Amino acid sequence: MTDLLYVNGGTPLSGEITVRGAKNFVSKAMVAALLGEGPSVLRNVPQIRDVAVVTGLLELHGVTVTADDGTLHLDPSNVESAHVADIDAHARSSRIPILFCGPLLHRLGEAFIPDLGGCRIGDRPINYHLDILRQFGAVVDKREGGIHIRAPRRLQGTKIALPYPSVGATEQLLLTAVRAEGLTELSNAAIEPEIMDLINVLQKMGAIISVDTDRVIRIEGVDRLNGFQHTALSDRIEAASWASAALATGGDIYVRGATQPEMTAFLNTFRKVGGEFTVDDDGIRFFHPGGDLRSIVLETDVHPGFMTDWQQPLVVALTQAKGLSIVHETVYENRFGFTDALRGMGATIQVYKECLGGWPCRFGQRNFYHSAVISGPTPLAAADIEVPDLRGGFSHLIAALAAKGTSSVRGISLIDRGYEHFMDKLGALGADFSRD
Ligand SMILES: CC(=O)N[C@H]1[C@@H](OP(=O)(O)OP(=O)(O)OC[C@H]2O[C@@H](n3ccc(=O)[nH]c3=O)[C@H](O)[C@@H]2O)O[C@H](CO)[C@@H](O)[C@@H]1O
Ligand SMILES: C=C(OP(=O)(O)O)C(=O)O
Repeated sequence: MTDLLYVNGGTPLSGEITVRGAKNFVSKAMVAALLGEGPSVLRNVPQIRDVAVVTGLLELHGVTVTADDGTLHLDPSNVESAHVADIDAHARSSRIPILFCGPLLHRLGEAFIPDLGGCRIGDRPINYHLDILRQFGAVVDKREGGIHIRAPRRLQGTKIALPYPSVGATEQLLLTAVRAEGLTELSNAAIEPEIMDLINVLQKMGAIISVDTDRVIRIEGVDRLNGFQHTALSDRIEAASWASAALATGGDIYVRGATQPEMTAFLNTFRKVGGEFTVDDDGIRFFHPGGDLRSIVLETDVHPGFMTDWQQPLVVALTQAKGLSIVHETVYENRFGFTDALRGMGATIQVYKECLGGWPCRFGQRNFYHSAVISGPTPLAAADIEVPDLRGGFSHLIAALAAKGTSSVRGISLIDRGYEHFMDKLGALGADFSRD
């Protein structure tokens, strides 16, 4: 089977789908299992490629991982004796390998971390990660194909302020500080719900972590941690992606598993655009109530703001809103490349280097096209599209579903990295497509 999907668009998506645990949490909780002396159990795990990649990396380091219908059993008892070979095979497959640093330094005193993958939506440097590790006392050497890192003695707690509330760097600090000697304080920390759930996991394992309201996290290092049992929080990015698909196609989707508290900023925006939703104990129904959608001014931000990963799917719905919408992307400098394909389908979208519609951000006065102006509504026409990255790819899929005619979408396996069984879900929602 090729990596190509033919999508016959123009039909509203309607029906029910289920989202399971968050991609951006599950992979980190799996790494946390490396810190425990006993086995861990993680529930509500989706079958996505990022989980398979982290499973492969953990197994390489001697962790036994068994999967049973959405439950992972992770046993790290053999990590010390593992023979790590062929780590290069895991290079460029996701961003998670960098988070192995702290746990491996505590267990083995050294590690080789292959070059990272993940979506190409900006430069995505790892300077904050390396600064953090060095401040704990680790020695980092750049090598061909990755970095070698070692801890000449036990890592020491430290005081760090992040230049920007990076999700990954905050997780790096947490996974390192919990077993470092003494106190660690992080200012300007990221506080995304997925990070809070990682803190829940670490606390279950025996860590002592407090989170203040002003983005300050304090950790008292402990000598040993146990395994954990935990049910992953739900994937708010996948939920918002299906919500945007409902809006763009004029449909009605019940997302079982979607939760309100982690989606407040998205739900406010969804309502301002003219979408409607109802929340119950098991999920959220997202629907287009008929009539015109409204244009908006939107800025992506760190939590509790409107998250950047929600931006790309929503932009497709904004092509169907009446008037001029402005979207200012402040998290990544290069996350509008996916709009080229939308323009090719008939959307009117201009991108700008200026910080439009909000506060000046880190990317202003530089060479980054990080603001977009979308003029709508414009009917979308079928086209031949190539998936550029995970969210951009899902956005293209939504555009193809909203467009009249048959589009070909190439490179759809990229979407498997973060959307569980997305083709089954499309089928359940009445989409008309076939795989080549
Ligand atoms: C696997 C995972 O959880 N991915 C998420 C995580 O990515 P990730 O953890 O990579 O994102 P970060 O929050 O670290 O990145 C935010 C910004 O900080 C910059 N930065 C980051 C680290 C660093 O060492 N130096 C640096 O300059 C990045 O280039 C980016 O501009 O959070 C992002 C922001 O919510 C989400 O879009 C991603 O889906
Ligand atoms: C940017 C994303 O993921 P990653 O950090 O894994 O590339 C995403 O999930 O949209």
